[in-house]
Amino acid sequence: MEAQFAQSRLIWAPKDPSRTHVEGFRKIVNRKHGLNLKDYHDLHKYSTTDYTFWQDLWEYLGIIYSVPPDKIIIPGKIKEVPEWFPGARLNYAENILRHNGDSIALTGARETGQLKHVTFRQLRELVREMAAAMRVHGLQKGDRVAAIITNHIDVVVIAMAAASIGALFSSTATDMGAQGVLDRYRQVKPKLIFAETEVIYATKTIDLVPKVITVVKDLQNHGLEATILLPSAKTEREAHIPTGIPNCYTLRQFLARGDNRPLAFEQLPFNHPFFILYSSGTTGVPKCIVHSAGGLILNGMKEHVLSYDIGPDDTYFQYTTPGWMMWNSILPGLSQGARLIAYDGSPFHPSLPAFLKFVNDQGVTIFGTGPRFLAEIQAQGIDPHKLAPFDSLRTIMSTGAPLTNQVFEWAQEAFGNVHLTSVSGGTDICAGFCSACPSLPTYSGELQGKALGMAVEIWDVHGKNVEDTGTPGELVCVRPHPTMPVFFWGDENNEKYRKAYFDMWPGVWRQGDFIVKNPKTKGYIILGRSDGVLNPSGVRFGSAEIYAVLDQFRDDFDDTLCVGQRRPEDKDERVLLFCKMRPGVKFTPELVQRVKSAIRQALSARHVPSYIFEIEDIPYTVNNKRIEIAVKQIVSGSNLKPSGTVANPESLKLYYKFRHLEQLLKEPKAKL
Ligand SMILES: CC(=O)CC(=O)O
Repeated sequence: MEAQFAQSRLIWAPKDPSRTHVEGFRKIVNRKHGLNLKDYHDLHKYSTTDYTFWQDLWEYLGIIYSVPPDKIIIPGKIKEVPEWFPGARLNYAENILRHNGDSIALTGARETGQLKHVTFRQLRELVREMAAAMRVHGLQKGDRVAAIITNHIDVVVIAMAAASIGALFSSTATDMGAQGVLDRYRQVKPKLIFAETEVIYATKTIDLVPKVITVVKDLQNHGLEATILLPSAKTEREAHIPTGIPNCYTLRQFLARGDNRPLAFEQLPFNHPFFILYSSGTTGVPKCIVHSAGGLILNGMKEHVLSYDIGPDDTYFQYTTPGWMMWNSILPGLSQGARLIAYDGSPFHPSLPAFLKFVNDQGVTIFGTGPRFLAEIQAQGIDPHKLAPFDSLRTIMSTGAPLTNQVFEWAQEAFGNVHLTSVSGGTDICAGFCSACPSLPTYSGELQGKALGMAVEIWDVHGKNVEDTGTPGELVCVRPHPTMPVFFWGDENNEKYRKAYFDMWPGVWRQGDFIVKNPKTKGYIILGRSDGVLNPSGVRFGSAEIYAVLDQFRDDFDDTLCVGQRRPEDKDERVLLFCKMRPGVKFTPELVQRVKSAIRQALSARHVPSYIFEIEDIPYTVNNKRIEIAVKQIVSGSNLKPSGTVANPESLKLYYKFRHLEQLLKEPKAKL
């Protein structure tokens, strides 16, 4: 790892850490408990050794409740999942919608340039109207509301209305196929479904009605009571009701059924379930991960205030769809009076410069994006400051995949003095394990630090903590925190839940990420998924280490995928690297040699892939994550049936031929 650590450069440091919320919070904790926590690291230690931290947060963040908790934590029904704040009564939506003024709460933007602003007062009114219609329909606490929906204003209104009643909410993006939607919603059996009818993506108009008909006809056999069709995202005209779907309404018709009652917030236990998210199982039916309302509000507000320093003057724009946990995780920004931007469309249409100008023109202060987007700006040779001054931009947050050293450094340089930070967590916790730390410096290629309250450690295969030795290992979390899922839907004995996280070490959460801490900087580097760890001749390393070296071949490769191959007859694992070429670039033996020598030089001879192949396509999930595990299984001999989570399922077929390498290598020009 030494070579990798040597690349980490200090690229940003806070000008005045004492002005950050997290520093203010540290001082409050010190005063309150007579402690002497000196810095973020001390505060983190306190936050993961004393559960009082969560009570401190509750008070500091001003959680709205009607009944205070009896205690902070007691053991729960699932051994590993405690009950948080027993006795308390509160409501998620009441906490989110605490503002009622005339500043803008939400801006709905589309790639067509359409913009719609909604103030906090208007948002509450929209939620009131929606909740009234839901209650008249008969929606009750514990019922499920689902949506096939774009990232715009309606999805926030629907989710908050459901939360006000104590119903659960689940959303999928509009690009998910009917099977993918059904794999999810057949399990959770929504009473109501809201669906888009016409959307625009990358300038194409897409008619969603045939898919919606397929989905709702099926769900009617699984408890669906009503379908609400949303107006066209293109024309904003009301939808047409197709024939043959009983209990189908346009949005206007559904809202007209409401009885004008005031907005009421059901008072519920902290652990009351709210959002249902889904594992990204690329084969088989996804697991339905249920998060508690209390956990999401408390931890979500923690992230906004302490990790992003968010306040009423902020405009937070996270590029996401409602099918990715980032959508769920940004809503607590509203509780701080910040404006959120909900963007529907492609960031590349009409053009990447136009999208960047949009970020500037909207006065975005915190921009959430990912490594592929940043790398694309670089690849297109765009200098952001030639487009716009980005005067308001304070933080760029990257997530979804590791941000490599090279892109990190480029982005910092290109955007100037912004707090560029890479964070990592996931759907399983709807939060970050390693998060932005505005009071700490940033080193390129590294996550700044562990999120407060998250007892993250790095364990080797024997379950020994190797965090401070600079040795890579499994990211584990050794104490519970409030954003652990409360359960998986339909998982009667919690078997799937236990198997997903606690199979390896009972009572210790294994996230499935392969990670290392740089002992010098105290930053963290995600090296890949631990199931995808490469292990040729007993040397364990992550695919991210290879991708980081390949950044220098950005002009040659559009994308790459690195997996291990081990068939039953093989004694050892070998590493295969697949390269998708940029248009017009040839895959040549000379290029392959350059790649091998770059990897040898940057890492070691033992990291050099055994084989490097050209490939036409790289599989991705609908949430834009490279699919390594399924390809590893395919090239190692398994036959897989892709689920609706795979954005480009056809691409998986390209990899079957590589399981018969001996045969393939006999073919002319195959081996390089
Ligand atoms: C915060 C995250 O961890 C987001 C993701 O990678 O899905």
